[in-house]
Amino acid sequence: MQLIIKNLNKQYGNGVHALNNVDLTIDKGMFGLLGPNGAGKSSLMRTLATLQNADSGTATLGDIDVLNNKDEVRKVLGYLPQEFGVYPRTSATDLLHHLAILKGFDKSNERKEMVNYLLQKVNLFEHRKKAVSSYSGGMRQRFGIAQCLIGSPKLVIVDEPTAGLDPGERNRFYNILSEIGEQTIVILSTHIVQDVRELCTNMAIMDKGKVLYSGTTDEALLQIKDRVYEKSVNKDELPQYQSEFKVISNKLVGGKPQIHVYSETPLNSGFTQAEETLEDVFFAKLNELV
Ligand SMILES: Nc1ncnc2c1ncn2[C@@H]1O[C@H](COP(=O)(O)OP(=O)(O)OP(=O)(O)O)[C@@H](O)[C@H]1O
Repeated sequence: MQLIIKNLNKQYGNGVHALNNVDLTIDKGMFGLLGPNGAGKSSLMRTLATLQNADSGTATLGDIDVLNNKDEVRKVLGYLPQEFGVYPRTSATDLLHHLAILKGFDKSNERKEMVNYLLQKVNLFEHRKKAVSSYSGGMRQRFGIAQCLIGSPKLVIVDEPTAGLDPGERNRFYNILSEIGEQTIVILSTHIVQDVRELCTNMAIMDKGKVLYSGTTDEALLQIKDRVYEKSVNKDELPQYQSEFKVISNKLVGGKPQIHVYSETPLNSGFTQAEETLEDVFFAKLNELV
């Protein structure tokens, strides 16, 4: 099954063009949608999750018309929104039962089996009787995944899921997601490059409503291969470097700015060639250097 998005457009009342002719083809597996704040990721995710309408364009999931056949999409969709809203004082087990009933699982034996399976899958079985409102951030996100998976969805959308998770929880979350990605289409929307690097073979980079790159992570890296140089500089030299070179990014390393520069010809004068990273591709695309 494929998700095919063509010429998708969305302009809000305030004039912001949040989706600008978005074209994407997404296969089974983990797909990373990378973009800075305001890029349009949530607008795209909400549209695919049938929560808002696009102005024009098409999206099809297998033979389902996503934009016009919302009920059919909802039957095969798992969605973990950026903000899950209020967490009730209900136990995880009871809440999953409740959500499963809403999704039409009315046979209590089957439902019980599914709820227990999901709790085990996200490593919350031993905490199943605790109120979801008492869960830590990571446990909440894992609960979010469990509710996403009710009814074996064919399309799973997770919007910025790892923000605020500590490294241990993030790893646990990654493992669960990549297991899901073996069977279904999973779209992971994030501004965290590491999420995409670790989990996804296919990805897109979005900014200001436009898709700047779509393809494999490896092909993305090839676009800047052997053309990234780095150098530690003084803070007051930064503007000069920025005007003379194609600066991809600058960040502090040990309190001193380290710049990454894109160059098609070898650079001397203190620059050393750096191994290109997905973060370099991300910033090079955002800064329109490649
Ligand atoms: N309901 C809305 N009304 C008006 N403008 C909106 C609305 N929702 C989003 N926007 C604007 O549309 C643009 C895209 O926002 P969106 O939330 O889709 O981006 P994002 O990539 O998900 O960013 P973030 O990571 O900050 O959520 C932004 O400029 C945002 O301010």
